Amino acid sequence: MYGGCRFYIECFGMKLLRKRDIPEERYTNAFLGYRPEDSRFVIELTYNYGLDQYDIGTAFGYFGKAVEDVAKTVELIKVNGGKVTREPDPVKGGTTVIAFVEDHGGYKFELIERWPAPEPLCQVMLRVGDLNRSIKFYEKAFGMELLRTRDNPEYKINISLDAEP
Ligand SMILES: C[C@@H](O)C(=O)SC[C@H](NC(=O)CC[C@H](N)C(=O)O)C(=O)NCC(=O)O
Ligand SMILES: [Zn+2]
Repeated sequence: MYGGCRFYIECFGMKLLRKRDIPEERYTNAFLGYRPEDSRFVIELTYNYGLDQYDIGTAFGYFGKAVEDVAKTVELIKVNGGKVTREPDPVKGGTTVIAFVEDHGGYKFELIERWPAPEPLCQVMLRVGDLNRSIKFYEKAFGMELLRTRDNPEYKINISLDAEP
């Protein structure tokens, strides 16, 4: 468990906010973030006793993490045993410098060079089969607002961004 936490602490500058061990249910979880979880997005890592491998699947895209210097963070990731799957460079079709990295469990993070960032852990990318149906769901069920869409026909993608109003 601590190995997983160490990556987030050393590479992303997060704090271990709390850990809870539930032996009768055979799991431990750890909450990591930048500020108390009652006001900010946190990552909840769950360790199920004896399980050290998971299939993340292809629908989960990645977490977006705003950083001041993508290249510097990539070096930290390499030093701390993380994996870099796409070196720092402007995003294809755009100008924002991004990189893609993975933690030890294979969870993917897009490092986005955007600073200052009041909420460094800033977005999550989910692949969906029906964009309009999903936009409607997040608007109606979660009260989110469609901020913008980005159509990249040359890359055959359409991205939409929702957020709390
Ligand atoms: C807008 C910015 O936050 C982005 O993240 S776009 C990044 C871009 N995304 C895609 O290409 C999505 C489609 C892809 N087939 C998928 O399912 O992930 C991306 O990953 N660009 C690659 C690059 O090297 O720039
Ligand atoms: Zn993205």
